[in-house]
Amino acid sequence: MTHTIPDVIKDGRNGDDAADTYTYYKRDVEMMRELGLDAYRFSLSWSRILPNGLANKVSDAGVAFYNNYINEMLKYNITPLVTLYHWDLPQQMQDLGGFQNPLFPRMFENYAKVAFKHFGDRVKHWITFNEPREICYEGYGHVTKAPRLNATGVGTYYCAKHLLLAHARAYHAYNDQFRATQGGVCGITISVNWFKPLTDSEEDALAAELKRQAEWGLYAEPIFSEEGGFPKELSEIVDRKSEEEGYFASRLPQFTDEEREYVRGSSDFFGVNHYTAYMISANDYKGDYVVPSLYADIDVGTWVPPTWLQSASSWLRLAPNSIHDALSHLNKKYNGPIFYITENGWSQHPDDGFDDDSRITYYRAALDSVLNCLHDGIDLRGYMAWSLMDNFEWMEGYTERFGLYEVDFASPEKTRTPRKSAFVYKHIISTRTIDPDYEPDTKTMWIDEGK
Ligand SMILES: C[C@H]1O[C@@H](Oc2ccc([N+](=O)[O-])cc2)[C@H](O)[C@@H](O)[C@H]1O
Repeated sequence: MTHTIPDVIKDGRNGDDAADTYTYYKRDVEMMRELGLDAYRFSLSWSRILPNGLANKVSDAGVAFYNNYINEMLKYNITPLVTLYHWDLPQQMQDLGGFQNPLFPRMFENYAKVAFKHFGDRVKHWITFNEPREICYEGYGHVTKAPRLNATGVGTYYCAKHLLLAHARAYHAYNDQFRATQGGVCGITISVNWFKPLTDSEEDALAAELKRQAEWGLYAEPIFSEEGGFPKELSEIVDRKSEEEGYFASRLPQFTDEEREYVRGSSDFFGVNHYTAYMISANDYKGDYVVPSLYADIDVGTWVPPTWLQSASSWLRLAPNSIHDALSHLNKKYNGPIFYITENGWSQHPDDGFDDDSRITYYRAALDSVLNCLHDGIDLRGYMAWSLMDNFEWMEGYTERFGLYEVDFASPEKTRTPRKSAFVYKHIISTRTIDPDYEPDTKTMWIDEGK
């Protein structure tokens, strides 16, 4: 997409080399050591390992690269958390319909097995998919992410069903064929922002619940709820509207009983990408929907207090204690699962420089909210900042920077330089305290001996 329709990327650029970890992975691991990280999450590129997407042809060079990268981390006792799919589908899989193809789950299972086979002796934490919502809603129900299919009223739902079956197939393959010898865990990462009723009214409470079901319940409920299957209220609305609109069957394709059981419970942990919160209203701030879609189905309004600190990303503001709000809710709803926060972070503009005080403010607030979760006994096993370094930020190109380290994309070696937030983050995780007055000496970064 970046090559065929570059105009849809904010700065018209692409991710062909981006931060180029393929070349500079040793520097990346050095940065992990500088920060004092004991775990790092990254994703595999399906097409780097299987160039045509199918499991019959494995790229030796691709496998060798990931072996080197994983081994370099392990050499310094950094635990790799590996995501199988973070939005980069092999072109041939997309040409076959991508997540709309009912055979997609089989193709994904085969890819997952190749990954388990080659890396599972050392990788013990697997994440099947990053952010089903962003894959299915933004890519198949809207035009805000590749492949920009916007399949009116059905794209998000077809994708959701196939993605969940694909996830479950990978999970069961791991369980049945690899877990006994490799001894790891396999889960999924879902983007869970917090959605709060705008007022105390019952209407707004229902609106917020519908929004939660649409944004993450659609993917979490089938896996983590006791009953399995898609969320009840959302299903009822889509069924009713589909009938009114003259469809012969609901636009939301339900699971068969067998499928529902197969997906239910298919995750050893709940990976959460959390960034922000929104206020939800039943009557105000609503969109104007002319064709069927997930958002037209729920038909609720969204508002954000302008007093919340704004990042460089339109969708990202600092919402007070929202990690705790979101995790407390999930913890209760899904009976205390194991959690990992697999992403959480803050963007700035490329020219904002190295004194990234708003990022520091965000991380201090976020980690405080993490401590509130631990204090409440939530089984939160890990926290991963997004991100170690600047990257190709999808449709925003290089116009939004999330890195603790700046990447100079124009330099021949993609030079990485720590921002002030990197020093503060290092201080927080090494001292396990959040000191609002800590002012780092940012002249030189260093590696603590013995780590
Ligand atoms: C910045 C990272 O965000 C992750 O994706 C998103 C995108 C949008 C929202 N949102 O709340 O609107 C949340 C998360 C993504 O996984 C990562 O690659 C980065 O883009």
